Amino acid sequence: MATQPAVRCTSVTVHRGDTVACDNVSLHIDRGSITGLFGPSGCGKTTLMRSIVGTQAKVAGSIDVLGEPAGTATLRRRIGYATQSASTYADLSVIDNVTYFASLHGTTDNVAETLAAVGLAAYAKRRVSDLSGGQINRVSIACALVAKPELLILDEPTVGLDPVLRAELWHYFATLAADGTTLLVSSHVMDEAEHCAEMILMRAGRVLAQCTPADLKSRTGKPSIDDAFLALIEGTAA
Ligand SMILES: Nc1ncnc2c1ncn2[C@@H]1O[C@H](COP(=O)(O)OP(=O)(O)OP(=O)(O)O)[C@@H](O)[C@H]1O
Repeated sequence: MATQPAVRCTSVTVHRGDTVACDNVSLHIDRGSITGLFGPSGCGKTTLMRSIVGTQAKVAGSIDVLGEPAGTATLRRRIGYATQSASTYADLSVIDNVTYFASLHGTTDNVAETLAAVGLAAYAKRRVSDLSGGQINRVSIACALVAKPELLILDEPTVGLDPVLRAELWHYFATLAADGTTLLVSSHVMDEAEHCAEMILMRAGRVLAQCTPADLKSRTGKPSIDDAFLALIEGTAA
């Protein structure tokens, strides 16, 4: 029997104000792999992630997460979520922030490893208020990663990072996936799709495609993911 996906969304629709932020979205996210969520600003990526995490109000349709309905209290310990705006305690040090989030999950074993993975080992003792914006974002990512949850949902984690850190972070995500973690990672940098086993392409609240990066390129006859996405939007796919 095939393994159940980590996440299954069926006919998910979310209205936010006058906007249909998610419009009849159906998709699955495989366990132990990286799924990239791509699409232009405002297409509904964050809303979909919030719906999966269980923090979005008024979600129509159904979402199963790790075998339970999205939002079930017992899922809280099994999901790590890093929002676009960093959620950290500015008056605490980097290591105290990450240790605090780790201890909420009952283990502080991975604190040093996680700080190294996000490139903050040298800043461990520094107060978050004395960091740059990009460094603060990385503290927030570390807080989501540190307990090694079964499902990690990361909203644009690489935004504002230099290419070396970006590559290192994707490498770390790959090691997590190899260990069995499921990752849903949003980005609007299409090149980052190359790090993903599967990509979900959204536009105006709808899922345009869910496929591998290689499939998207061959389906559209385009050599780059950027061009393939444009071809898909313009309906010029070969
Ligand atoms: N609180 C809100 N009230 C009303 N409309 C909202 C609200 N939050 C988001 N929206 C609208 O819902 C749509 C989807 O927003 P969402 O944040 O999910 O997009 P996104 O793809 O994550 O964008 P970005 O890449 O810029 O973060 C947008 O049109 C946005 O303007």
